[in-house]
Amino acid sequence: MDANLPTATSNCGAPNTGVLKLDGSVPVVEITGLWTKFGRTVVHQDLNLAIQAGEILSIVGGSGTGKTVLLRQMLGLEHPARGCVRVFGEDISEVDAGQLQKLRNHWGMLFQQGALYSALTVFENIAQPLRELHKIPEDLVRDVVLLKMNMVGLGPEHADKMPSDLSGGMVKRVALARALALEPQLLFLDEPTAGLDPDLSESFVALIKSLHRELGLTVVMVTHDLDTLFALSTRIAVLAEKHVIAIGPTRELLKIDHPFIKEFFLGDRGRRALEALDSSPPQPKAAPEQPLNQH
Ligand SMILES: Nc1ncnc2c1ncn2[C@@H]1O[C@H](COP(=O)(O)OP(=O)(O)OP(=O)(O)O)[C@@H](O)[C@H]1O
Repeated sequence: MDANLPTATSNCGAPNTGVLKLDGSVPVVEITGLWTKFGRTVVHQDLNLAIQAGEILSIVGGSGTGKTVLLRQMLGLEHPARGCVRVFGEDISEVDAGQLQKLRNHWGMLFQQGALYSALTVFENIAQPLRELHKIPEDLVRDVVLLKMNMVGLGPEHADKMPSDLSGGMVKRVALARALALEPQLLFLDEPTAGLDPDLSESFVALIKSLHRELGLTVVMVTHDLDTLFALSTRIAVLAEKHVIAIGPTRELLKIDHPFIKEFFLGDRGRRALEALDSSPPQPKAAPEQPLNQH
């Protein structure tokens, strides 16, 4: 294909049905033939990626390889120059505002800095997605917010605090409670442990792991933190040369002879993180072991 490909519209083939497929009968996210261009710069070139229900899929790649842009395309915040992005079976670039809102009700997003509303209390921040639905009675909103706070390890005594009164770890927990407010099937995590010290980071990873298991979530994560990456991922997609060059469980990726993979996984930091993983107690598998795909 020509790298100077003209901008084209979505390429999913079949039109949207208006019915979200939430039963795992199709990949939760399916990206095919995706091209992203900014001016003359091609960021993604014929990129393919399928994310299955129940997995924790992490996207890694060097700086500027387009991980954030890819996440934003899955959220419908940006559209590719060409190619198809389906979420729960629907072409995200073809949905109207109503359908996009319907999709949003089935996913949660944890932004890197938490992105809490600074003028709202902890309670109000977590209540906000519930109130946007305009149909939940206030006493139910209260129960759900307190339940979500409990779920992320925050007692009710924190409900009236302002974001500025919270530690970095608490901000992440509030943001996670808000992302889970509508009981989504799909959770997007952008650098979930960035800015946390090692102890807080470890306890946040343990929280995500237990919520993933208990709630049966599908998780899509972008992280540079190797400890977080190895501790959480059921599969890792490696972005290089403008597309996904390999996807599979950590141990399988290590077998691939590619300069980025060697440097990223088997450099000093990678080796230390893998040793830490090997010395930690085994965890129950959250999703069936997946084979390796190399492209
Ligand atoms: N709105 C935009 N306009 C122009 N260029 C953009 C825009 N958004 C992203 N880019 C470019 O696209 C490329 C991919 O950006 P992106 O932020 O997705 O990379 P990344 O893999 O997340 O990088 P990092 O690991 O450093 O965060 C970069 O070269 C970036 O400068």
